[in-house]
Amino acid sequence: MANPPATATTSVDKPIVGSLSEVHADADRPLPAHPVTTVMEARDLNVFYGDFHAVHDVNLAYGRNEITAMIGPSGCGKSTVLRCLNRMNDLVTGARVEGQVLYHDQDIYAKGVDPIAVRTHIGMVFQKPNPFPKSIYDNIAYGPRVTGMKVDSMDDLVEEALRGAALWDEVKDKLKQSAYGLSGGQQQRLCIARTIATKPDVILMDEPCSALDPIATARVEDLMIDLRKDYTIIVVTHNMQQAARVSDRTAFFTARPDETTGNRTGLLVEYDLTSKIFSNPGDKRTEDYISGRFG
Ligand SMILES: Nc1ncnc2c1ncn2[C@@H]1O[C@H](COP(=O)(O)OP(=O)(O)OP(=O)(O)O)[C@@H](O)[C@H]1O
Repeated sequence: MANPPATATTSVDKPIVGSLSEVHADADRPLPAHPVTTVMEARDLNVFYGDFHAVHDVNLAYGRNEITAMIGPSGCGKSTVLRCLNRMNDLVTGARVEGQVLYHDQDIYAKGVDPIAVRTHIGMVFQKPNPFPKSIYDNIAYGPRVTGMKVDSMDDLVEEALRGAALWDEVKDKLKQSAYGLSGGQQQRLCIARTIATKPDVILMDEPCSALDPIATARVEDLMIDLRKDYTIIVVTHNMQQAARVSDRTAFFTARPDETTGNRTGLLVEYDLTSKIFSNPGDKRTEDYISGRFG
């Protein structure tokens, strides 16, 4: 798909609170109704924690160089689905995944696939900034070192990653200082720099701004829009304005209680262009949620 370059408009200029239908990110970036190039795809994805059926039959394709937001009420399985996309659920005791997750048409759950290798292609940024207790420089250099990446100049790679995460100018004179000395927003951008240092293809973000103030949030949102040129981004967010501001497409999930057990199983209700989801959703449950009538 020949995407136009990412918009130069910064989200700082956009209202943090406003009419959702006015602020959608794809307004000036017309996209086809369906992704032309799919990078990842969940097929008949079901997830269990022990006997608990947490996510039911999710089918969802993620387009290249697009930002896809996954939204929905608490407990509908957004983070569970996100963690399936780079096999982070392998690390959760009792979690079991059924179905397929295709990455460039290869099932990442197929026999013989190395989850560590998967995570070098599909990186993740977490809710709370989690820099290592190391210098700013070593936070970035760590991933390339442990994965044995061939690097001509580590200094250049560190600079490139920090520039890519719009942090270079703020830290270039203190690269040897502890990452803990940075503000929360800077730490989150450092974590994004750390993720892009290993040159992934896809970046998963789980509520990346929920621990940040509005200014730091706006900077991370600007960064996401900028990174979209080079990466495919999949973001879980509780913040509907954020989904509307940054994402090209939105997937709305909800949770349905089981009639006998009362357990709430997550499911995908609707997936569409963000502008459509926020202005003219196809499902009443989506409309109720985005208009604040439930959730
Ligand atoms: N490690 C776990 N063990 C058991 N159940 C879990 C585990 N992680 C999540 N769950 C359950 O799975 C369901 C989906 O959780 P998940 O965190 O994916 O939802 P979510 O939509 O991301 O929620 P939130 O918006 O509150 O973060 C919930 O009922 C949750 O309690």
